[in-house]
Amino acid sequence: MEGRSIVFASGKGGTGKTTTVANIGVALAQFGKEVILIDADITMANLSLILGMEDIPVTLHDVLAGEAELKDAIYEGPAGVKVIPGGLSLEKVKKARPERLRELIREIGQMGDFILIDAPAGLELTSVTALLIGKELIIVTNPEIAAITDSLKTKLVAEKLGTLPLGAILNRVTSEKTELSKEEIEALLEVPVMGIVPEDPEVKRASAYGVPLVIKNPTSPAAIAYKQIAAKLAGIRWKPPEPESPVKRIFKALFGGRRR
Ligand SMILES: Nc1ncnc2c1ncn2[C@@H]1O[C@H](COP(=O)(O)OP(=O)(O)OP(=O)(O)O)[C@@H](O)[C@H]1O
Repeated sequence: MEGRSIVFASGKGGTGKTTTVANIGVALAQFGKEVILIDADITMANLSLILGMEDIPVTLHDVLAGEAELKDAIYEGPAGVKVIPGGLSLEKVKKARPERLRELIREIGQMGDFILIDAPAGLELTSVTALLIGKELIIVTNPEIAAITDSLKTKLVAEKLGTLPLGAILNRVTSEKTELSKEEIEALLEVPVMGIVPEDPEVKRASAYGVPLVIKNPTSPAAIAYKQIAAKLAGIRWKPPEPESPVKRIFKALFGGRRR
């Protein structure tokens, strides 16, 4: 059976799209799903960096340039996710033919339950190509008017291309007064908000270590939000772990978890 192909797109750059794709992908794999992550961000290939996979000989760019086979560009990432990384060298970017992406996705679609595509920001040719290759769209945005306006443009283009908008993920939410509310964003984008990921300093820490947050710090607020979104996508019931009581922690420290 063909897997669900979902494009993660933003509009404005830097909303946290790549971080979101990496963590939701790994969380889906932790829930037992077969996941393939594709870095279609031809010019800013960051997905592999967040996953700690920078040392890779063959990338999507080699395949798009017709210089390598698809199977050679598929790597095993954290929690068993399969990753097709983008190239980091400018030479390879120049040679790549983004229009080949569509054929490739058809092939990749047979390999997993979820194919998550990290699309480039903006509405250049490569971004539009990425929007075309997924059947569904998730918008990753910040709760600010500039980001929402750009997201709306992306959503409209995706709809024209026949890609179904599933909803939006609000990332880096601080609940400051200047931020738009969930309801305002839903009214502007005309899609449901699928999850709210708070601003969380642990995100940057995990990224510096090259370990996805849902593995590095699974109880941090953003990790819990990513897992909740992944559970929703997978149709799984999942409740965040209860925070450990101080008494239990002391017992654990004293008796190694054996409570008498
Ligand atoms: N919830 C969060 N809390 C704190 N920092 C975050 C959060 N999400 C992302 N960031 C940080 O924001 C920065 C941008 O994230 P990321 O690279 O994922 O964005 P992007 O949208 O993929 O960027 P672009 O598409 O422009 O390449 C990174 O430094 C990342 O660590």
